[in-house]
Amino acid sequence: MADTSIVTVDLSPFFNGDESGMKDAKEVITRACSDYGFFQVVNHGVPPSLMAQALDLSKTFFESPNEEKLKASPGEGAPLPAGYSKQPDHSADNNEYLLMFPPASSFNVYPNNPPELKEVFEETFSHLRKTGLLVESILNDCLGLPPNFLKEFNHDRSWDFMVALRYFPTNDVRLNGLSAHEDGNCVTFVFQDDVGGLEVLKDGVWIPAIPTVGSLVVNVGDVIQVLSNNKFKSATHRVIRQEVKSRHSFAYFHNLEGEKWVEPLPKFTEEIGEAAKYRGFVYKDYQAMRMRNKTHPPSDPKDIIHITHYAIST
Ligand SMILES: O=C(O)CCC(=O)C(=O)O
Ligand SMILES: [Fe+2]
Repeated sequence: MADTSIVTVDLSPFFNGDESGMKDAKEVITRACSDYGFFQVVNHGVPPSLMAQALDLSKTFFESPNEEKLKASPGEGAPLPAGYSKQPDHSADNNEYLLMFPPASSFNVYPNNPPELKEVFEETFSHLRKTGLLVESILNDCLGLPPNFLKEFNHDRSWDFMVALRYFPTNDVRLNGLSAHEDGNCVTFVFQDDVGGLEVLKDGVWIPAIPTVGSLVVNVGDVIQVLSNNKFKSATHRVIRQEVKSRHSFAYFHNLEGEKWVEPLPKFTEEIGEAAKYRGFVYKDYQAMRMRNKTHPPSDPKDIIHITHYAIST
C-alpha cells in the first residue's frame, strides 16, 4: 500500500550539535525532497506559542468588517501586493490574505487593528527567516553542494515574504480554496489552525497534511527544483475548503532576490553528463508572471504559467 503519511523531522539536533541526529535527519529530508518535496518539522526554532498568537490575531483581523480590512490595501510599486487582498471573484481560489515583506520593508501595509498584529507578525517573520536559513543550509548539504553555497547564492533577504491566509467556508460544491500548484520560490513553510485542508500530491494521490500543533510544513519550491535539475522536487499542493468553518494559515516564502539568474547548476548537469532540463531566467520575470496568474487568472487553466514555461523539451 502507498505510504500516505507525511514524514516529520525533529530539527533539535541542529540546535544542540548532535552529529548522528543531524545525519539521520538529512537522510530523511533527502528522501522526502527527492520523492515529492514535502515534509514537516518540529523543534524548528519558531516558538509554538508565537505561531498560535499570530493565527489568533490574523483570525481577528479577517473577521473585521470589509471596510476595515480594505484600509490595509496594498500601495503601489512593490513586487507583490503587500497588505490586504482578496482573490478576485472570478478566481478559482477562495481566500483572502495579508502579505508582508521583511519587517523593515517600506512596502508593508499593516492594519491598525488588532493593535498587536504588527509586532507579533514581525516577530513571527523574524523567527521564520532564521528557520528558513537553517532549512536552506540543510538542503544545501542534502544536495551535496559546497558548504554555504545556497546561502551565498541567495544572500539577499529582501524578497522573502509571509502571507496570513483565510479560506472561506463552503456549503456548496466549490471546494477549492487554493488550486493545485507548486511554489515559485526556494522553500516554503506553512502553519495552520486545526481545521485542515492542505494536501500534497504523492505518486498521484492527494495526501492531507493533518494539522499538528507547533509543527511547520515544509515544501521545496521551483528555484531548488531548477537549480538541482529536478533532483529535488517542487511539491504540488492545494487547499480544500471545509464546511462551516473558515481555515486560517500562514505561509512563509524563503525567496530569491529578483535580479538573480536561475538555471540548473553544473553539478547536476555537465559535471554528471546530464542535459539541463530548464533554460535560465531572471527570477523576477518568473515571479511577475506568477503574480499575474493570481491577479488576472486566465479563463483557461492551461494558460496558467508554471515552471514548465522554462522547461527544455527533449
Ligand atoms: O494555506 C496553506 O496551507 C498553503 C498556502 C500555499 O500553498 C501558498 O500560499 O502557496
Ligand atoms: Fe503553495
